[in-house]
Amino acid sequence: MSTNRKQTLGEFIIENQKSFQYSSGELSKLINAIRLAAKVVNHEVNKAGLVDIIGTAGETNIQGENQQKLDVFANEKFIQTLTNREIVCGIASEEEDSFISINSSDENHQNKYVVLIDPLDGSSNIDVNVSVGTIFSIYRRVTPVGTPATLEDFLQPGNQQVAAGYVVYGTSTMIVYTTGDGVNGFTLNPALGTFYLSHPNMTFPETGKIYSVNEGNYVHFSQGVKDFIKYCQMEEGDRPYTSRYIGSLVSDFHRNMIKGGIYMYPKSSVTGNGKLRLLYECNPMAFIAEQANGMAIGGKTRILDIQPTELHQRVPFFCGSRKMVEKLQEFLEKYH
Ligand SMILES: O=P(O)(O)OC[C@H]1O[C@](O)(COP(=O)(O)O)[C@@H](O)[C@@H]1O
Ligand SMILES: [Mg+2]
Ligand SMILES: [Mg+2]
Repeated sequence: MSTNRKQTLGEFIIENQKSFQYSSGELSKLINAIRLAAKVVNHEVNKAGLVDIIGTAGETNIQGENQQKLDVFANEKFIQTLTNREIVCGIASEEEDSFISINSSDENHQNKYVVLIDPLDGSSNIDVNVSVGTIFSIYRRVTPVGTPATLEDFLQPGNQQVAAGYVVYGTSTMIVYTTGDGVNGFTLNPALGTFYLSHPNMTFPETGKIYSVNEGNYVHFSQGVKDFIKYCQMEEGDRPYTSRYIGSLVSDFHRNMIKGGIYMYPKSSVTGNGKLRLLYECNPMAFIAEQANGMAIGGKTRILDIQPTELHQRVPFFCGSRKMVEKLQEFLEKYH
């Protein structure tokens, strides 16, 4: 490979398969399936507005949210691609009430993995041409191979993830993922339909000057969160920080990982435990954050140590540059 040609995602997957602790090629096939589905969804996202893919689908999901047509499209494409490739024994999705158990056509299938996905993240931004994403989390099953997957396979703490990642459909389309050996980002060359390693070994700067939170909910936040936001806004030292909030978790996280910053979706007096879902939003982003020297907490607890109890449970989420999350923790602890 000539030195200045960037490695493709396909080449990277094969090369790094060897360093993966459970390397049997299955996880590589799984990442490849996600790559394929991401390209199909990207194609549709890029022509949102031209084709009948914007607006609501007329259904609500188990969380009572109006499903957008692109939520439904992305959900179908990821489930289809993963099912057709016969590499997982179960899939859970934001857009599905319960998990889907995948029985392979070959009775002695060895499918060892379950996938949890947020097929389209940042749904409120679809119709207004603002970047959106897809989030995925992968676990080895805990129930015996060859038997149908059970809820137990999905309700594993985040520290058991074997891989996690996201796709950001923005000014360019990227896949960013980890298999527990650092974080790498790949940008799609739309002309060639190929993802290239554009961001090797991504890491959060230790601190930053960006804070991301929906300040419209400020009055409902706990005193600790309010004090931290005021701290970010104070004229002192390297502050005030800049407020940036896209309203798509993937895009806000991606920017903060590159520039340094903190994303917050706190619990509030109106939304109880906040809005973000532990299993297919917070856990995968927390795994990536930690693999990139960042930090992710739910308040007192490390996100990855939370024992899940429900498929669609929500948790408060604070994630980003280590020094900024530690500073927030100081403010939260003042009121515990
Ligand atoms: O509009 P709010 O309340 O600030 O919420 C925005 C947050 O909700 C989300 O859109 C939730 O994700 P979905 O779009 O997948 O439901 C996040 O991407 C985003 O950070
Ligand atoms: Mg989401
Ligand atoms: Mg979603």
